[in-house]
Amino acid sequence: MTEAIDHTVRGSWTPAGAARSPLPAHALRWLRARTGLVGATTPAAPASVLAVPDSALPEGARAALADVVDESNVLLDREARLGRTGGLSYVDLVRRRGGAELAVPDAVVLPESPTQVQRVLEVCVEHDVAVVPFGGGTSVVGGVTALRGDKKAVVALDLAQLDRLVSVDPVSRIAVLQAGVRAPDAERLLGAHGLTLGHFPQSFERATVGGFAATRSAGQASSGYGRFEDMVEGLRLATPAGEWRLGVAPASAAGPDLRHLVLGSEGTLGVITEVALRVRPAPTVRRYEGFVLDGWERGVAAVRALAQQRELADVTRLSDVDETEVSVALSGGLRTKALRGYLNLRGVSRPCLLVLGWEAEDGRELAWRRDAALRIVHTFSPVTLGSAAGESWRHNRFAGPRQRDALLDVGVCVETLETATTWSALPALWASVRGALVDALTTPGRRPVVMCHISHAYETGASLYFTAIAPRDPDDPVGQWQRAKTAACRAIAGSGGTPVGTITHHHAVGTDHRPWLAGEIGDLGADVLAAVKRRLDPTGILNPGKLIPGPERPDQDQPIG
Ligand SMILES: Cc1cc2nc3c(=O)[nH]c(=O)nc-3n(C[C@H](O)[C@H](O)[C@H](O)COP(=O)(O)OP(=O)(O)OC[C@H]3O[C@@H](n4cnc5c(N)ncnc54)[C@H](O)[C@@H]3O)c2cc1C
Repeated sequence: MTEAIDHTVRGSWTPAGAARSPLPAHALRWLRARTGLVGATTPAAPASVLAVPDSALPEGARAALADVVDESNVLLDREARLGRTGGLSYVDLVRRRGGAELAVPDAVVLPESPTQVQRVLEVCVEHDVAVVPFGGGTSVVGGVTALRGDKKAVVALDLAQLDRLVSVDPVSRIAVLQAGVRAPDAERLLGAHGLTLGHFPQSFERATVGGFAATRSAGQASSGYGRFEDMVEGLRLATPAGEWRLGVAPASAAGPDLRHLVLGSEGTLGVITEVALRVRPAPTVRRYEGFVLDGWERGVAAVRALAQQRELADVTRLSDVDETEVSVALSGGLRTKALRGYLNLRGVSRPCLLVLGWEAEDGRELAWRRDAALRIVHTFSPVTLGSAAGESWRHNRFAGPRQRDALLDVGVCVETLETATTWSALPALWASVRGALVDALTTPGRRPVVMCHISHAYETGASLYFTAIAPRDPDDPVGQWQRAKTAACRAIAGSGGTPVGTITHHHAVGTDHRPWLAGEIGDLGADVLAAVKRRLDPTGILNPGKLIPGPERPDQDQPIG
């Protein structure tokens, strides 16, 4: 059994949680000064005191599932069930710290093959049991919350044992991976063939190939390697209506591309068991560099120029003034002082950090692409920080989440949200979402830090990724964030029926964005999704309460305070 199967009540990242990543003293001092944080210790409740209801899985269903996957792969114990209770959003973490009621699955089922997954679904239809497909469990939108809908019980279908590289076609550069393969294992398995997937989301260390496909994930190097959906050549899907295989050629005019019904379907239409992926030769050279541009507007213009002249670096990431200030403040001590002094000297009053990273098969290719990009960047008068700044970002690129437990321990509310829009709408959307978060999280004695970056750019627009940090409301931590999130979603949804941006660029819909989806795809779009669901999952066992819009809609006029 892999470590993923053994996970118990999860901290924000590793089972060891905060112990692995304490908060440096200078970071705590900065938080106190900047936000009014008191810094009182608010430790998580021990797992032993969390309320876990008895399993409601009927004995007949348990026995039938055990027939398919073996007794040892149907887990009813408290630890296993708690371990698959929700994902990794701030609200999930607060709930697991004893802050609110938990939706605990009645059992965890661990199939070992695509055939077993298919048979598990048949058993669950027969016994009226809901199924929540569970990959790495890193969803931040409620995608793996164990909701049972109108079913008798709900099981978490943990795909951790579907962990094989099925085949590699080096000529076509296609690899088939089982859905439960986690990203680091995918890189290891492909690396043995000199290949890479090039998909590096911040959740890299835990998330799975099936989860990426089910949520249309975007990695940090999406400008170079593409979003995950761009890599998917084919899919194997288990559904209550039977197995469905999609994708036979690199391009096709055989009607609408039905792979795109499965990509982003978030476990509501079927369980992805295998994914055929476009892979690339592993890079042999890398170069990451940092620049500072004076002002967000100038930074945005630089990234737009790179995108529209098709010279984006593989990693292209621009922080706004607040995010840059946080990075500088948290680098600590002399480094902070030296950098502030240097930028002052260069006359930069509103520093915005731009990280560019190139990965290539050889030095000549890298030099050629870098030169072309830098010719563009230099027209925006950057201050060059060199490769130390770029490498420091690369080195720490998966580190942020490890500190969430430590932040929660000192009474912080910390969460992220994201959207995307066109270049022409981007400045206004950035200002309105930022303003909505600041307003919603500001109360007497509490001042939030709201920061943003662009990390996925396209010729026509870009994503905006916000992080909000505020002293936690100890009496209503969940409500505090939900009000802020609603305010931000309203800014994104716009007024008058035309959304200003997408409700999600890569985090997916889950439970959290579900009320907003029909506003983006229209009522007809919502009906089409529901009709597809009825065909593939007629009794509605698959991931109830996620993605597919229900009758409820956000009330635009209702006050949020
Ligand atoms: C700290 C942090 C950083 C993150 N950074 C990024 C980022 O940079 N880019 C990004 O895109 N996302 C990011 N995410 C969000 C998350 O990691 C992605 O949504 C990821 O794609 C989920 O993969 P997973 O294997 O963990 O899926 P899970 O969380 O297990 O599941 C996600 C959804 O997909 C469904 N699902 C999972 N596996 C399958 C399957 N085999 N078949 C059908 N449905 C399935 C689940 O039911 C659920 O609805 C981040 C999350 C965290 C906590």
